[in-house]
Amino acid sequence: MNQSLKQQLHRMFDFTFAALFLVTFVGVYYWYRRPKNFPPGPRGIPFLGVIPLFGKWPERQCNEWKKKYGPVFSMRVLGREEWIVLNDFESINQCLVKQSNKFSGRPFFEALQTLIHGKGLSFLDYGPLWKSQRKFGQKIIRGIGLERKGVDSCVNDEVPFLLESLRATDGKAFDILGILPKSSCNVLCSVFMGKRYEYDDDTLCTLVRLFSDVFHSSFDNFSLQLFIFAPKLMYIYPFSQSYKKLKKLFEDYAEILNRVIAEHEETFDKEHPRDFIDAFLKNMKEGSDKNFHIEQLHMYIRDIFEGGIETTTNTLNWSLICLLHYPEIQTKLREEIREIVGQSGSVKMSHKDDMPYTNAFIEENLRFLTSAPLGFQHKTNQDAEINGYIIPKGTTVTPNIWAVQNDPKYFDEPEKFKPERFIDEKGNFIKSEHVIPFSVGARRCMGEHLARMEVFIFLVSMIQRFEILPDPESKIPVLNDGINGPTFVPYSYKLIFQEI
Ligand code: HEM
Repeated sequence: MNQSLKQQLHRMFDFTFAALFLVTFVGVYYWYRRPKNFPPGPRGIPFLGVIPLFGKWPERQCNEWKKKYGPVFSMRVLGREEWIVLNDFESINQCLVKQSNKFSGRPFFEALQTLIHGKGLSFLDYGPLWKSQRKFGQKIIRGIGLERKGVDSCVNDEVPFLLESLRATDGKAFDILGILPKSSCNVLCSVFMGKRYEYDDDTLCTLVRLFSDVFHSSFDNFSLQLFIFAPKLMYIYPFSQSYKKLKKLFEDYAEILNRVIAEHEETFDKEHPRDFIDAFLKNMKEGSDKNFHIEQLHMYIRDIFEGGIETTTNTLNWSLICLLHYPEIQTKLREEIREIVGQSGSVKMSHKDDMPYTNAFIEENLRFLTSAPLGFQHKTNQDAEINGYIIPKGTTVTPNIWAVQNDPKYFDEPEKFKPERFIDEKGNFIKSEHVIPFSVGARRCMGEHLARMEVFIFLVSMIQRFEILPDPESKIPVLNDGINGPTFVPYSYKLIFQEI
């Protein structure tokens, strides 16, 4: 090789080396750079972020990171996107309640937005549209301006049908998911559509399938969780299959709602709105608010069903599993129920204040089996400050509800199921501000009142009339394991209802 060629190769090598060094330096700088005064936290694996580190329990992993980084930390979810996780009650309260005007936005979830087109309620960003729609929904849930029975009657009226279906199991082992979601769905149908359905009615069965089944498939539940962190996965096999399923659910739902709306139109009387749909149509026909239109009505009711069926069913289901694990608690509950309500009397919300142990059991259930462990994601709609850190506008913020409800600072031996923790020495029920399954602040669950009513009335009615027993042929699900996604759901099992 002559001298000049050697020199040329040398120069080329030097140049390549320098370019590589520069690219690596810029890459590392870019990778480590965070906004000024931003909370510290794990960056995870380049491009993949922390997702591969989550394992099955993202909320528990976040609780571990809290020990290293403090209650407010950031984590890189994909590429360079940073999320803020709030891991104790104080920081959640500081952000979602005290600065609710800054922390009540919603991030843009591509998988869902391709289907809901910025309509509904739960995924609306903070602003005038969300405010007016939320105000409207809250009024309806309280029964204001409607010519129909109150929400509590909608729950009470469903009880005989629930009990009848349980009776029909005739002391044989069965899957409670064949019944409970139908009861929960019917309560929502009564409040929002003004009608309930028989338990074998096709419409009811389809609605339950649409809003419940996806959470009970481990893979689909996992995919939905992944789409929140990594939306592009919805286009990639096998996750694209879950997205396709979701899309089909939307189409089936639209078909049912079109039919129900058409029935309302036929008998509509603007002077006498009977339910949510009538009240919505009235606003639509008056035309003073352009945000009341058919697509919005579809997506609003969809959000209600999505928010209300699975969560309430799940809470009741975990309660029943607790009763199987702790028969002595079941006996104690039944004693209190029979003393206050009687052996066959109808359960009323007015009984609740006289039933401290039942209240304590429900509260412990809501604490111990956090339905939505990482809550629902929020977004800052202005620059904000927390614990001396700056959170820029547009940042995704998630409350770790599981971490609060399992924090030894507030709960002695949080890993144990102990309803007594909510009873004082005089035997009174003491509610804890640290039990926050419905979240807190402006965006807290809109159905909390209805859900609490349903859980109390359904549960008490079931324990009053039936002894709830394990199926000797199947295993009772353990309390600290299940399908973990946007909601924490028990594995399928069977149980026995023995009439007493
Ligand atoms: C035990 C049952 C329930 C639990 C544990 C639960 C939990 C939650 C949670 C954690 C949120 C997110 C709050 C936030 O963004 O910080 C939420 C929102 C919501 N829930 Fe529930 N929920 C339950 C029942 C219901 C019911 C029965 C309804 C139907 C009326 C409902 C309707 C909604 C709606 C519409 C939202 C969105 C509110 C908004 O974005 O403004 N939920 N729920």
